Parts: sequence; C-alpha cells; structure tokens
Amino acid sequence: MNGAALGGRQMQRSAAPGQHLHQRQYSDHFVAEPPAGGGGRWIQHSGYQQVPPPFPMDSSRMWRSMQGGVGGEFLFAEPSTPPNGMRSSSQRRTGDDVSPSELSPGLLDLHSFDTELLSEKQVPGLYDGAAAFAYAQGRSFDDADPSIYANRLSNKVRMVPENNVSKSFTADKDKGSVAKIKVVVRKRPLNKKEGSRKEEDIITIQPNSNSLVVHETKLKVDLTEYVEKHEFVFDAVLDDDVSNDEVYRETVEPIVPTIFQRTKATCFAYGQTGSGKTYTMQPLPLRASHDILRLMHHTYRNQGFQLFFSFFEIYGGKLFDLLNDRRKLCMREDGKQQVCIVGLQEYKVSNVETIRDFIEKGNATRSTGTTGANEESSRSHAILQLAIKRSVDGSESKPARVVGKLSFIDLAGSERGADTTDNDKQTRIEGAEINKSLLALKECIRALDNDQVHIPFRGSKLTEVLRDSFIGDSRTVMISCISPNSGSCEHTLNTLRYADRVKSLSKGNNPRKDVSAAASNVRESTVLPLLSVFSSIPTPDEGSDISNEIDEFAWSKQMQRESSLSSLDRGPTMREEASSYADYFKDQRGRSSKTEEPTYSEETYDKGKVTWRKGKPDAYTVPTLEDKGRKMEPQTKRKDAEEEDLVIAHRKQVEETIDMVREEMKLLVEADQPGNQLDDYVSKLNTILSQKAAGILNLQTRLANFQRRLNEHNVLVSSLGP
Ligand SMILES: Nc1ncnc2c1ncn2[C@@H]1O[C@H](COP(=O)(O)OP(=O)(O)OP(=O)(O)O)[C@@H](O)[C@H]1O
Repeated sequence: MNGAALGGRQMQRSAAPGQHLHQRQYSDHFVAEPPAGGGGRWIQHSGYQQVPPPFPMDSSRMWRSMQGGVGGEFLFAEPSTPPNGMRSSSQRRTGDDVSPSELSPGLLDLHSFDTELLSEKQVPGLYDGAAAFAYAQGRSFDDADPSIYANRLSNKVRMVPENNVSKSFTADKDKGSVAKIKVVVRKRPLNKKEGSRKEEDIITIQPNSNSLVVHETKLKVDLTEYVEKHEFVFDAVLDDDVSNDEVYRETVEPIVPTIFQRTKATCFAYGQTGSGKTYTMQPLPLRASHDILRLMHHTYRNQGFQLFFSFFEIYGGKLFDLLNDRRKLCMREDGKQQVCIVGLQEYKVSNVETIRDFIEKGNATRSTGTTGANEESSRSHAILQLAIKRSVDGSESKPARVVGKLSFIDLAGSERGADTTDNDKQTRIEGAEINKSLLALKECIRALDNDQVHIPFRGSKLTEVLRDSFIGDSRTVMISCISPNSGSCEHTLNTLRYADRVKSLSKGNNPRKDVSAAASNVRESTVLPLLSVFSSIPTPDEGSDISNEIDEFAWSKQMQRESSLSSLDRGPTMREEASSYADYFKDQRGRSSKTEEPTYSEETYDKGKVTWRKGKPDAYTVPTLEDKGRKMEPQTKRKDAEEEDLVIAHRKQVEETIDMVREEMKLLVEADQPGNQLDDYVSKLNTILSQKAAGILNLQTRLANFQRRLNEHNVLVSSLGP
C-alpha cells in the first residue's frame, strides 16, 4: 500500500476471505466534530467558519500525504469579515453553525457569472514593488515555513529567484511568456517490488537536460536480444530524485499569477497506473493556494479578490462531490452552452489550513481500487478547482464573478486491456471508461491547438466539465508520469508518445500540415549495437524522410516514424513499404528507383551482401555445392548470395509483419472503445496483412524458382565431372 504518498486516500479494505481484489473505496466516516488539532485548527482560523469540520483527521497521515511540505502552520491574517448585510445571499451567515448547503448556491453555474474583465491598466497597489519589498522585509512566507523554500537554491531544473514576491511580480507582469501548453515528464524511482524482481531502470536522463532516453529491449525472431533507444524531448524532464517542491516550481508556479488576469489554467497528470500521478498532484493545489493567497494579500491587496474551493470526482461517467458525502452531481448546459454543475459545493476560503483540510477530506473520499500495478489506484478523475472571483466594483456587496480558475486534475490510472486480466469486470469497465476519457481529452487538446471550430468536448464527461478551462485564454500544464522499470516499457513509451503529441501541439504545429515538425520533437528508435550490421541506416538526426501522410491517430504516425527508421526503409510509409518487396530489396542497396524490377547482377550481390546480411536461417537452408564436396563456380557463389538475400528479405518481411500486427493489436486493445473507429483499425490491419501476404507470396515464388534453377545448375555441374 502506498501509505506514505497516498495518505489522503481512504485505505480501508475488508480482508474477508473470498472478497474480490478490486474494491472501490468511499469514505463516509466523517465525524461531526473535528478532532483536536485537526478541524480545531480549522475552526480557529477559518474566515467564516461556514463549513463543517471536514473529516476525521489523521494529522500524521495528512503530513505524509503533503510531502511537498506546504506551510500549514502559517496562516494569513484573515481579511476583515464584512457585515452580513454586505454579503451575497449565498454567503450570508444565518447563524454560527451554517451548513455548506445553506451557503452554496446549490446550482453552481461556473459560467453564469461573466468572467470579470479587469482593467488592463494597472491599478495602484498592483505590482506594488515597494509593498512587496516591505513585506519581504518583515515576516516572509519563507520564514513562516522554511520547508517550502529550503530546496530552492538546489533546484536542478532551473534557477528561481530567492525572493518569491519579486518572482511573482515578474511572472504576473509577463503573462504572455507563460506557455499555453507545457509538457513536463516526471520519472518515479524504482519501487521495492520492482527491485526485488531485479527489474532494470530503463530511463536515462542527462542532468540539466530536457530530454530522456528509453532503452527498450527487444527480441528478434531468432530470439537474440537487442536494445532500441527512444529519445524524447520535452519542456522539462524531472528525474526520480526531484522533489515535489521542484515539480511545483517547474509546473504550476508560473501559471498561478495568470489566473488573476482572466485565465483558466489546468494542470493534469497523465500516466500509467502506479506511475506517480497522485504522488505528484496531491501537493500541488496546496502550494498553489499558498501562492494565490500571497498574491491576494499582497500584490492584489484590497482589490476585492476572493478564493473559492471545490473538489469533485468523475467516476464511471458520473460526478460526485468529494466535499459533500459524495453527493451525486448533475452537469447541465445552459442556453449559452455553458456548463453548470448542479449541487456542487463551492467554499470561500481564505487560509491555507482550511484548504489543506478540504484537500484531505476530498482525497479520503475519492474512489480508489486495486490494479495490477497499484494497490491503491485512483479509479476516478479528481478535479480540484481554485476559482478567483471578484465583484464588479471590487466590493463584496455584489455577486462575485469568476476572474480566473486553476483546475488540478488527477486522472485515473490508465491500464491497458491486456493488463487487466487479473481484474474483475468492474475494473475493466472502469478501465474502458477511463481510456475513453483520456482519448477524448487528447482529441480536445489537439482540436484546440488546431484552432478547430468544433472542439469535441462531448466526447466524455471529463472534457465536458473542463470545457471552460480549455476555451478562451487558457494555460495547460501536463505532467506525464512514467515508471522506470523494464516491465513498464510499453506503457512508458505510450505515455511519452501521448505527451509528445501534446508537446507537438504546444509548438503550434498543425499536425495535419507538418508532421516532420512534430517528429522533430522525438529523436527516437536508435537501434543499438546488436543491429550494428545495419550501419547504412541513417540516424534520425541525419534526417529520415518522414511521410507526409497523416494518420487520423497520433500513435499511427508514431509507428510510421518508428517503422521508417527501424525497417531500413527511409522513404515510404509503413503501408507503402509493406506493399512492395521489390522496393524494399532495392532500398537496401541504396537504389533510388522503386518502379523497375530488381535485377540480380553480380555487382548487386557484391554491394548488397556486406551491409545487411545476418546469416541464413535454418528454415531456408538448401544443400550447397560444398555439401556435395564440389568446388563452386563464381556464378554458383552469386546464386548462393542471391538465395541468402532472398531468405533474409523473406525473414525480414515475416518479422516486420509480426511486429506490425502485434503493434496494431496492442493499439486495438487500447482503443477498444465504442466510437473509437475500431472498424477503421480493423480494416487498416487487414490491408497491412494482405499487402504483407502478397509480398511474402512473391518471395516464396521467387525462392522456389531460385531453388529450381539451383538444382538445374547442380545437375549441370555434376554432369561436367570433377
Ligand atoms: N516521485 C516519487 N518518489 C517516490 N515515490 C513515488 C514517486 N512517485 C510515485 N511514488 C510512489 O509510487 C506509488 C504509486 O504512486 P501513485 O499512487 O501516485 O501512482 P498513480 O499514478 O496515481 O496510480 P493510479 O493511477 O493507479 O492511481 C506510491 O506508493 C507512491 O508513493
């Protein structure tokens, strides 16, 4: 169990014999009164004390879960509470023990409040360098919680200004410099289980670089092993010793100031189950709240900004409020096609401690279960939102409108169908739902970056809910979490290809127009020495001719890239290549023509043989003249070479067909969702198979002809005598 990192999750499991492995965990063990030191602190410091103590708080667990170590003991001075009459009705207190439902609008229309348009002109106090300096001279946040910034100067990822206030000032001033989409990869360390299985760490990251290499061990058909290197480049790559503090600084910190300027920002973690998504995501909202409150109380002091907190999950396509006993929520679209989440509790918060409590409560309530790779797997998408609101005139007398929002999404663990054999039906259904939403998310990101008019938000509940975070002025940070062990290699490559896809979008590349630009992000598939016989293959850096044909699916494109490099075929796409053995055969010899029939002259054999011959497989051995104790004539040598080349080419065809079919089957399993154009995939697969089959048939015919001619030749030679 991932106790240390997953302190926030409900960890109760029945040990009843025969009970199914997979269990969803819903906590409904909230106590009415908070234990001392837990909710007590909340009561003491909460601005309005509107919210009932959220949980039976286990402070040790809480601290474990918050490994980022945000300064919980530091509390902001609460802004003076306006008189009741000054508050909006939804926020007005009716007594000391007001329940959240009395305070919530009930129907939370995230969009019915027009996003407030702040003046572009700086108002006095905004970017108040003097105030910031004065603040820094006094009690600093760093003083309040040394753990937060202790690591700051040891940051290997980038240098961060020591004075956090001036840092925020800079970032805020230059919102345009914050990338619209940022893709960061985080590698987790090998865990004990993987260590005991003697699994290798197959990911290498050069210090201070933004690239990583996956070393994939592959087997040839003759069962010899070889290693294929896949190199990827991203905005940032974080090694397994990078702390959660550094992750925060690299990912969320730069976008925090933008939400004061009408931006909807989203940070989500993506990756295989057990790769560290929750471990990575859990500390981020608290750290962000800390910085948001800092900005509210200093840079934006007296501007009337308010911070609101909500936390819900999407499980099995349904929405549940994680701060209201998993109350089921409905999503509705209003006349302006804006999403309303009916019944979601949204809490006004003004100190870090309260936010910490809410996060802890929400995490404990979240649905979890057991998967093959993670005993404590998130089976839902958890969405935590921090909304900045402000009333039009900056006072609290008028209803507050959303200015900006920061959403944190801890996506459910994705497992491939092939990995779910141990799991029950429910887990597989969950997995299908999860995969569907991840595909939908990718489609939306892609459509947005293509500036498509139609964004397929309706592809899943997740994308519907996130609609407003993606339209307009938005910022997205994706953290791709990867496991380092060899057993997760395929998953890791899939995650990195997904991330690569998002990354290529972030560069503004329209993949429909420019594949090579997307391809340039990945320096992939360098085959290591075991295949060094293929020395004539250009490395990707030397430039391989990537097809301009765009597949409907990113992974197909990636496969084309890989295929174009690893199959020794620099020109055609996978399918083009599959259709023509003759072209393939000639390409090995550096020929340019793809239309003329191959001729097997002496020079051809002599040139071709040396660079790529790998030996003759047993299945195709034929008796040679040496076998008969006879001396070979030069022509016989050539014929032997011809035979060998044919056999090798044949074997290569079979090898590639198996690889491609395997790859396609994998993708089919992953894409096995209704509406995912499975039929297209099946027909593509059939095309590949029939093209390959034709090529193999062709080779077999020619091999038989060759054999016949060789026999004739042998007969002739023996008739001539010694
Ligand atoms: N960077 C890291 N350093 C140390 N331990 C980590 C790191 N990342 C993850 N872990 C550990 O790995 C285990 C799995 O992590 P986590 O639960 O975050 O994975 P996940 O991707 O959220 O899984 P799922 O999708 O199934 O919920 C946990 O025990 C966690 O503590």
